[in-house]
Amino acid sequence: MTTPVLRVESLCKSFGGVHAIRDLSFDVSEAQILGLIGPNGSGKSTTVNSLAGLFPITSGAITLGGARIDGMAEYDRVAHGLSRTFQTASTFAEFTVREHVVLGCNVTRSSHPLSSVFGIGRKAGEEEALARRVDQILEITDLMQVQDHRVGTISSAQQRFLMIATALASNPKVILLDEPAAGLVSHERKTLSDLIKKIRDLGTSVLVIEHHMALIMEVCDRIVVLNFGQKIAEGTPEEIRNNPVVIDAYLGEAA
Ligand SMILES: Nc1ncnc2c1ncn2[C@@H]1O[C@H](COP(=O)(O)OP(=O)(O)OP(=O)(O)O)[C@@H](O)[C@H]1O
Repeated sequence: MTTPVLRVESLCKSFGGVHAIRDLSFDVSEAQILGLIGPNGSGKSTTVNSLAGLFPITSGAITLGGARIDGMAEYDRVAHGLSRTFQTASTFAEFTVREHVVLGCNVTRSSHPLSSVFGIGRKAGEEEALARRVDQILEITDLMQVQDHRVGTISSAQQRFLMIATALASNPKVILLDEPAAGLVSHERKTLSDLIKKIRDLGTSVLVIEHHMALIMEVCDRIVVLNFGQKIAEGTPEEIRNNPVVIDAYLGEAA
């Protein structure tokens, strides 16, 4: 039995009279890639936003590494080990790629947040460890060769990888990837699927929302399927691909 690092229990989220999520439960295990799929409006973004703390949940429990996080503010959840990316690239154009990743590291360190960028208030040894960590992240996200470029000048695909790099910088237990393949072409999707597997192999669990089914089926260890805010199936990619309920609600015959 694998240990759940993230546990979602009986999650409900309503917006006024709209029940966006109803009684949703699932686990993300250590070093596992879990896919969350479903038709438009089925509640995927609401689930991710509930986990990340964008708004209060209506009821249920979210546990990360054994600690309840559903009452915590967004930044506290990041400090506890839950980080995320967004559907559209949200980056700071004037920073260099390296500075951008360094800023993401600050949630887990004790020096002044801008010490690495402006060279103030450094603690012995901390900067060296930080530099090694940033190097590793730039390496696995394929951004090393543009580390000194301004974020506003890199390609849109590189900006999407930078969002993942910045989310990794806080050393999360779980990273939430919200439609990471949006706008990527075939060879960039291959780089992305390699990256997602590397993240898992380095020990961070991944929860990925994605409409690109080939990518989901290739990278995921398990998949949860939503429809009308409820879980309609959970299983391996093979089980999901052949599940008649999922084919009927979402995949169609082509999957
Ligand atoms: N802030 C909000 N206020 C009111 N209703 C909302 C809000 N956010 C989401 N909803 C509703 O909740 C339901 C689930 O939406 P959600 O965006 O989570 O679905 P989704 O699966 O992510 O869809 P998509 O694949 O199109 O991004 C929908 O009926 C949506 O209209």
